[in-house]
Amino acid sequence: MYKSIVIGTGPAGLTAAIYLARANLKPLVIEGMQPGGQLTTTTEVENFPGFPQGIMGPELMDNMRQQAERFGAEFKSAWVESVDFSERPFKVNVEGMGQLLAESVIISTGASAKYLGIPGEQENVGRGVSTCATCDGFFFRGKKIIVIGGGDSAMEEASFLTRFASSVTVVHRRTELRASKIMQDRARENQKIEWALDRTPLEVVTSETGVKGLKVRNNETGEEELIEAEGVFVAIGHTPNTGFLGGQITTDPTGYILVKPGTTETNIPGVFACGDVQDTRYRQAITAAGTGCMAAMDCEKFLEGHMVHDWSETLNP
Ligand SMILES: Cc1cc2nc3c(=O)[nH]c(=O)nc-3n(C[C@H](O)[C@H](O)[C@H](O)COP(=O)(O)OP(=O)(O)OC[C@H]3O[C@@H](n4cnc5c(N)ncnc54)[C@H](O)[C@@H]3O)c2cc1C
Repeated sequence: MYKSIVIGTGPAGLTAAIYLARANLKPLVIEGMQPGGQLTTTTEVENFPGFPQGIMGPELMDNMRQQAERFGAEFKSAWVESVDFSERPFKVNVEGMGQLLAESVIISTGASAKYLGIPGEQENVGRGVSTCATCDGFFFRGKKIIVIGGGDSAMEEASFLTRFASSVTVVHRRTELRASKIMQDRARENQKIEWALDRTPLEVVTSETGVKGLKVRNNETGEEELIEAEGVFVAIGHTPNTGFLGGQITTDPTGYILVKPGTTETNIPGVFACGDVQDTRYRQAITAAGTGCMAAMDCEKFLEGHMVHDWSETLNP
């Protein structure tokens, strides 16, 4: 039985853990398959405040973890298979640990960027392949960039990247874009954006110096072409990690958790959500950390006078 279980150890979960631990709530933090979250897959993080020279993603996450541990957060290297939020205490089923009980739960399981699964893609993430223009655009000043995708976020990323790139080529499998008219119009008016529509991406091509371009098939002619670029941004959407909730928490149609505006409260009192798992818009480490702090404070407030277990008998009430 725990006063609070935090699910996920990205910036959101670890910030929540720091705050809960400092409030003496001794949270259990379940790390999942990616301890430290998405930032462990990147190199330099240059936009997290407090690090004027930047910091490596894994180091930043390790610092956050140590900070939470220092105040008494307990960590388990396992993942949550399912939950039962029908009554309190909540039940959290953890792989290899069985069923844990909790007075409150904070969900900070993030959202995973979708990839195409083509050769050269995964092995070059962080070395020319990216899924985050805000994070990595700065590294491609004066260079050619490709953005793959035809939705609103692809248009937004392409427009944003023209601030740095010498040119941005949008590659999309179909002739028609899925993006809203206003986003398309904005992109089409941008002189730095070129279009490679009706092209199927086949392979991210590299040389000794890094990414060289994207091999595509022209769907009309069937011919293969190489579009040259030093950066390839995959902008085909994200999948929020909410499958294990079994539909007990209200989400939008794409699976992102819906929280009461201005808070981290979900539809179930005592269950809170923070970070990318409830954020379709910003998806940054600092916003994840910010909502992690909010979740811990919302959780603390909820637990005041709402405990179902008698903690007076325990050594650490
Ligand atoms: C390559 C890359 C580079 C980036 N660079 C930057 C940058 O420079 N600056 C910036 O601000 N942002 C950057 N971002 C975005 C940033 O990483 C995310 O916005 C941030 O990590 C979101 O934090 P989070 O805590 O919500 O979730 P995540 O970091 O996604 O962490 C999710 C956590 O949940 C756990 N989890 C998932 N499912 C389960 C489960 N069933 N049971 C238990 N645990 C589970 C995972 O193991 C993980 O620990 C980058 C992202 C990527 C992919």
